[in-house]
Amino acid sequence: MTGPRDDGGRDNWPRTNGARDHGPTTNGARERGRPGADSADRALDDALALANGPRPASPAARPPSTDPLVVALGHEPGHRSPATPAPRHQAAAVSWPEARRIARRAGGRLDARALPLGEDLLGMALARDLLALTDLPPFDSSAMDGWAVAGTGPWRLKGQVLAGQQRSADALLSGHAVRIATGAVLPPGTTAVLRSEYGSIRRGTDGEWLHVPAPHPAPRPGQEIRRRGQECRGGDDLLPAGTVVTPAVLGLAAAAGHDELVVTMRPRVEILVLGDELLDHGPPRAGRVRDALGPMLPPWLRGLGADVTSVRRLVDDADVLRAAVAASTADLVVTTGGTAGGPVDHVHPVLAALGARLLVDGVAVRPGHPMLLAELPAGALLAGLPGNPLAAVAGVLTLVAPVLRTLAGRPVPAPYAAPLTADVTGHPVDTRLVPVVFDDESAARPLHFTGPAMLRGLAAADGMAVIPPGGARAGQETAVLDTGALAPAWGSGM
Ligand SMILES: Nc1nc2c(c(=O)[nH]1)N[C@H]1C(S)=C(S)[C@@H](COP(=O)(O)OP(=O)(O)OC[C@H]3O[C@@H](n4cnc5c(N)ncnc54)[C@H](O)[C@@H]3O)O[C@H]1N2
Ligand code: MOO
Repeated sequence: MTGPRDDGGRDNWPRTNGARDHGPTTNGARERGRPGADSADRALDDALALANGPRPASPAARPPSTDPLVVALGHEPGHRSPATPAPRHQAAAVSWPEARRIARRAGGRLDARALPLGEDLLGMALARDLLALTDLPPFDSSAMDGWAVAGTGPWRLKGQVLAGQQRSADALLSGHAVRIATGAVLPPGTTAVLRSEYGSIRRGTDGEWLHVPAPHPAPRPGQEIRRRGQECRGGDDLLPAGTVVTPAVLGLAAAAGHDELVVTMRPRVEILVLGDELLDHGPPRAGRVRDALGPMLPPWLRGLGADVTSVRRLVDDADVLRAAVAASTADLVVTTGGTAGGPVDHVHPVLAALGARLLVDGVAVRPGHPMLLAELPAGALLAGLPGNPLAAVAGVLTLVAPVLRTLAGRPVPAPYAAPLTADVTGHPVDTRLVPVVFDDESAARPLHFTGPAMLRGLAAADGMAVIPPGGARAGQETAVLDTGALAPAWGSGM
């Protein structure tokens, strides 16, 4: 893996073609149950992903007729009969990088607030630089358990200083030592600390004496001493505004003396899952399928810093949808399903009826091309994700993540680039997002089961590779958006 680079600069990403170990063509342990999966299987997945009405490609961009994709489709994927009308969104579809840019600029940063230091802040972004309230370490202290010594030995030993005890007013005189614990304040006059395993004590009639038996060297001046201000001085800028609060940030802020942090509020998100055909329990039956997005989207969006205020399943009814959107007080409404032109696809008509402004209406990306982004009359945003589950995830990566990032005050993260282990068939005109898993050398291995309605590839994936129009070759560096278990939680690559 290499990185970082800006997600807006697709054309600047490196395109190396160096030979690599292409690895196995199946998904191995990460995608079980199909030991015989091969390139024909991949071609079928690709066909499913690409089959839904690609716009005409330039002849040069079309894959050769030997391409397995063409075999699976039975025709050139870029070809459409002139008699077939283009689906509505295709007229206005924007490129994938442009869609991400529009989404990033669609909203403004939410208000900042000072909140108590604690786990509730995880995933929020600092609204101000984090300044040190103190020197760190705050005082000269011992780095080891042992003895604080002054001058050269042997030293007359007397007393002890423990961590947490106040600094003694008595200076350590030259030739004297005091037992000391790690982290304890050094007595004035200390020239070094001798760690306990290097010293030995002899008892004489005149008291206890500390020696350094061979072969240990006498401590050098300053040895094992943590000097005040080594890490920072009071007022130093420890972290810039925009830093996402992680466990380590909580720890540093506490060490530097903070009881609260000024953070940008979490974007409040309401999720509306559309579809009469959706079940919330049990196996699919009687023409109906399980809702895969209701369980998947809330934790994902929380990982991106959102406060998911509600998840509602709505029937396919324009009035119901209109009322739900109009009543929402969320910063971002996310709908799933109903974005295409089917008889019960109500998202476009409802947005029109509400007077919403479409910022993105279709994106040149597979899967997910009917996704949309709109501004509601009161200023909130609405992301309309396609109903096919992997297409909905593409919508999260393309529109929702950049919107949330801006609202939550996070900086543009550094996407990863990784070389592909195998050629990946491209769409002639559109970007493809393809689930990949990183191999032992951090190269991205494309997975199977990547059709728009499938989650099997994604569930085994570390990320989604961004395949430019026309495809990508084995060895080529390709951007990868994190989708792995924990990655979105801290916002990398998204
Ligand atoms: N004439 C055209 N039809 C379609 C096009 C097109 O360009 N022209 N695009 C296809 C593509 S690609 C997609 S993606 C879908 C998008 O459709 P919608 O956003 O309107 O979604 P639905 O029709 O409501 O559902 C599509 C599909 O997904 C299933 N689904 C919906 N919600 C869920 C859920 N929460 N969990 C699991 N599965 C869900 C639904 O049952 C459908 O099978 O349009 C194509 N059609
Ligand atoms: O294939 Mo559709 O591209 O959006 O799921």
